[in-house]
Amino acid sequence: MSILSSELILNPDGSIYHLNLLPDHISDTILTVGDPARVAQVSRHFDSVEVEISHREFVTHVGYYKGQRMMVMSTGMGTDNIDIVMNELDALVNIDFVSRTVRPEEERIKLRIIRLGTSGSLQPDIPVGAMLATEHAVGLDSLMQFYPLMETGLETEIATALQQQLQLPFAPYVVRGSDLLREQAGQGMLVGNTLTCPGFYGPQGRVLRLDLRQADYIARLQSFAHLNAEGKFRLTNFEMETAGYYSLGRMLGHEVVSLNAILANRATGEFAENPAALVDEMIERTLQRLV
Ligand SMILES: O=P(O)(O)O[C@H]1O[C@H](CO)[C@@H](O)[C@H]1O
Ligand SMILES: O=c1cc[nH]c(=O)[nH]1
Repeated sequence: MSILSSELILNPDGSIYHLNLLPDHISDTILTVGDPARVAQVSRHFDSVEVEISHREFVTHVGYYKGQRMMVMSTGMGTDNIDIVMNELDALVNIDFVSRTVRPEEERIKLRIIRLGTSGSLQPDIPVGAMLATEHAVGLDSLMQFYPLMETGLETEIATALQQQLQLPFAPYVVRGSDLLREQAGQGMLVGNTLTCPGFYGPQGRVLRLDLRQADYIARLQSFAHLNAEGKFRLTNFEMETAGYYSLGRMLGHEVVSLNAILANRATGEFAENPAALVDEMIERTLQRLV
């Protein structure tokens, strides 16, 4: 069935509505960053950059790294933006823009999406400067209230325990990312479970002028533990996109991993002296692992 022009929105040049990209622009391996300025920080390592497209917070460079076609794009902050990025990237490869129909299953493309993001550690033993690859993401945002995400038994168990122990008035969602991509792109990094928050301040337990509803919110997150057949599950770090990537990646059939440069430590109160250097280190380490 043909998808209506109010649902699959194409610009006059045939590009997709927000990302402004054409199907020909897409590479199978996609690096994503939150900050538009970080796109050039990644693509300066490419052998060549052939396409540069920019619209709102979505800046994309497409080129080659060590002979492999690759693209890097910025997403802005938050899972509401990840809803746009994942749906539009998937449409670019898995929907025929001429007939406006979904490609048959045997023709669908599985993208490899690697988030290169910054993050705050929750635990004293994960210091500023550490690099962490996310195994499970825990979504405290409401994105999955709108999609039929299938969670495993373990994921549901963890989500239920979290809701109870944190006394949350809503159910978080828990979703594991790609083990394959984590082992490749995140090789040598710490492995952790990332809390995706719908905000940088209150939802990450930061107090400037406004108090939190629960004064011991951070302490509850730090001490959350769930014993299961795989071992002990604890929460390691805060950011704002990973659970959106992992859940939409699972539903749309793409491999996704989130890599995090730890800039803040919320247990010790430290922040990185040179955040740009840490981001550079993450970019360089990751690119080397992808070829
Ligand atoms: O550095 P990025 O990739 O933007 O990631 C983190 O930094 C932003 C907040 O400062 C949020 O987007 C969070 O997820
Ligand atoms: O503490 C932090 C640091 C970076 N990004 C976040 O979302 N939180």
